[in-house]
Amino acid sequence: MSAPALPLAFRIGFLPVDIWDVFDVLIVGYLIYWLYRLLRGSIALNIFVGIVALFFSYLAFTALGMDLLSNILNQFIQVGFISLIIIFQPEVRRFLLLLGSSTIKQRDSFWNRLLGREEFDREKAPQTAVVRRAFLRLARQRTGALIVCTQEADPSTVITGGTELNADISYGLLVSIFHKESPLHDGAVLVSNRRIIKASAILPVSENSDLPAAVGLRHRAAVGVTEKVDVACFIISEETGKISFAYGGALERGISEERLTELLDMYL
Ligand SMILES: Nc1ncnc2c1ncn2[C@@H]1O[C@H](COP(=O)(O)OP(=O)(O)OP(=O)(O)O)[C@@H](O)[C@H]1O
Repeated sequence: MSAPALPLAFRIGFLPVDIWDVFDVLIVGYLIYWLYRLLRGSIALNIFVGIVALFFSYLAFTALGMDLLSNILNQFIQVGFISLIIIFQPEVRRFLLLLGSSTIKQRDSFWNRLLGREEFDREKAPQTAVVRRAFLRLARQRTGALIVCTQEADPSTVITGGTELNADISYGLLVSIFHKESPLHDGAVLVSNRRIIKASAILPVSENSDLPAAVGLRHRAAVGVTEKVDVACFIISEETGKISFAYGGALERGISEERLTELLDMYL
């Protein structure tokens, strides 16, 4: 069923424009803007620009009646949607991950508010304080650290190696793991629902070219793991003692103590 005919909004030269055309252009513009934000900094942006160039070349060759060229390009365009999903698999995955996790978080906070579920947070509070104290000590001492926190997601396919601990979180344990003399200090600690699952784990490193050049491997690994799976990552820089936070492929550098508390409350 076609949309009901509405009066013309205006004309551009000979082109009649109605309200549906205006919505059409606004929605497509918004989608392209989000696509650009999602792809910015990754090599997928270059591929995307290449595909757009290919599409416009096809339109131009067809309009000019250059049949052979337009037929060849048409073959590429035919496989369009499926090949786009294959090429942009990491980006599509990241997009769905962010969409899904923000929807779940919104839904959870709605139900928690509705049912007055405050106990869960109160139960979390002592551990948040313990982890916060450990992070601040590590930062003060300029001891490098990398901690991945997961609540729902199972990151075992992307986080490899390490030593299984499966221990309750404690100030002493966290500080000892990252002590420079500790055999477990190299790599990341994985925390799941406020238990230390493993230490010395290896994370996938991000290839995002948008990250500042000064960002080293520890920070890139934090960004990398959050690009692939719904986890949050805290980083303590050995060089500067600053605490940073990565989530959904984005890096927040040098967070304040207040922000640290807020993030631990949300993601620990
Ligand atoms: N893929 C990885 N997975 C887990 N840990 C890693 C990974 N890559 C590096 N690290 C950790 O980061 C340390 C090296 O950090 P590097 O100095 O390169 O990074 P950085 O981001 O500059 O951090 P800093 O500010 O602490 O120096 C390694 O010793 C190791 O413990």
